[in-house]
Amino acid sequence: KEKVEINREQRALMKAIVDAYNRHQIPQDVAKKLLQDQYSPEENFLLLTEMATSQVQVLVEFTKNIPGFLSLDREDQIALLKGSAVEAMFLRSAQVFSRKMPTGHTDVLEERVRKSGIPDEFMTPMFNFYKSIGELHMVQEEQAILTAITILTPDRPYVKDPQAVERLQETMLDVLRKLCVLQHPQEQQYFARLLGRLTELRTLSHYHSEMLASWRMNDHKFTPLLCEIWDVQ
Ligand SMILES: O=C(c1ccccc1)c1ccc(-c2nc3ccccc3n2[C@H](C(=O)NC2CCCCC2)C2CCCCC2)cc1
Repeated sequence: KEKVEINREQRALMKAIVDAYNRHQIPQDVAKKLLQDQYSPEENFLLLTEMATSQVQVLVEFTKNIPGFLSLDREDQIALLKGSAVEAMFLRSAQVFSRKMPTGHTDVLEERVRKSGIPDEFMTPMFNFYKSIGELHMVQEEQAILTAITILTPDRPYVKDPQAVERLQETMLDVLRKLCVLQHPQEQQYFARLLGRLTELRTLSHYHSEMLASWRMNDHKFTPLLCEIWDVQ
């Protein structure tokens, strides 16, 4: 059995990413809001666009703190952010949903999300994803590094130098692999299961563009930032 250890450089990298991940939290807690009150579909859509808009701003700040990201080609930096924003939103939503809450709160939260006005055909894949993330019981280091790995996906549209992105992503993947072995020694395949969630996440974000199309017919307003990121309007 190989002795797995995180070297000093990897520990520094992990600290930088976790600090950035914790520093750039969503300003107000959407779960608390949803647990407090039942909203109309219009109010929920507004809440969603507000949360998603502030999450994109938070994502940009977090991404700037990923070591090496700012040395990538600037247009590639934009392409990576644009290509990962929806996935990062669902990953963060899954983490919000899977957070330890007092008994019964998760059921109420699930009910509120199910009744929020989002078309039904989208609910099953979305909650399957949320529950599969919850079952992993990720520690915050794993959540932060998994988000960084999602952002540093080399095969996003319009990336000119995928090799440079791949080098950064591989550094993160190596740290995550070691972390998984150290945090979940009993589960041999934990790291593989974690990466499998990223495949599920990409599928979910494909639904998302179709979701937007259906929403567009109902002529909902998006913020300028979301128009940019979500390719709408
Ligand atoms: O399908 C979605 C979508 C989004 C945009 C276009 C098309 C589809 C789409 C996207 C997120 C969620 C979603 N799943 C959640 C799980 C738990 C708690 C809240 C959740 N939300 C939404 C939310 O605010 N998410 C935040 C979380 C922090 C990071 C930014 C996002 C609310 C918004 C109020 C109404 C009910 C859901 C649910 C659905």
